[in-house]
Amino acid sequence: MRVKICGMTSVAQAEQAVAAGADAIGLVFYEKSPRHVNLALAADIASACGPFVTVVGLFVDTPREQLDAILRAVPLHLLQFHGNEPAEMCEAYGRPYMKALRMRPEMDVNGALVQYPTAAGVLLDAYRPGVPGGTGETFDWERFPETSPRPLVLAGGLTPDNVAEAVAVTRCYGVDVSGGVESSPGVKDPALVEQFITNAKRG
Ligand SMILES: O=C(O)c1ccccc1NCC(=O)[C@H](O)[C@H](O)COP(=O)(O)O
Repeated sequence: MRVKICGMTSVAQAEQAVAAGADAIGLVFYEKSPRHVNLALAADIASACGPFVTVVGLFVDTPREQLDAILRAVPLHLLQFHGNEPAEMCEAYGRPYMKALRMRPEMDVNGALVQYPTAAGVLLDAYRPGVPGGTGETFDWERFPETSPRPLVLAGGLTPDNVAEAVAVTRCYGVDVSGGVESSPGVKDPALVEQFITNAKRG
């Protein structure tokens, strides 16, 4: 089980998550998020993670020039797209990418998955109208596909208390959490981060 802790806003938070066993950390480049980081801070956090941790950048319909500038400044291993980006746009940067799909009630999940054949993985997240991510809400895990052309990551409302069950029900490749390990938006709670990683890997 791989665990990504998303929405790092300080070097100390990232170092603690890595020490607790996080496989990946997320940096949010969406300005409306309480977890948004600027380029200098993002670069410091990325370089504090060490060579064996995947540093993921999160984008929501980010203009090409802006994303290019971020890539020049911050050593990102994986790009995570949370907007309406089609596969060609996700591929255009020549980096591994993960597409987030928000689980709208009427969405044909299998039909959506095949639209991203070049994705390193696909993240299935909760759907709340007008909120591209970090909702703190779960979706019905029974909708999680049993098989997929690409590795599937589960997100949305995960916490130390529900992550083991979520892993057991979905048999996902990995889990991604933000709000469920925070004491307030953008502030990770070290004890919750550690508990989450332990429970996810045990589940
Ligand atoms: O975390 C955010 O504020 C955010 C804002 C805009 C797009 C994506 C964002 N987060 C993406 C993530 O990978 C979160 O971990 C995922 O949406 C789950 O969030 P949560 O329900 O709070 O665990």
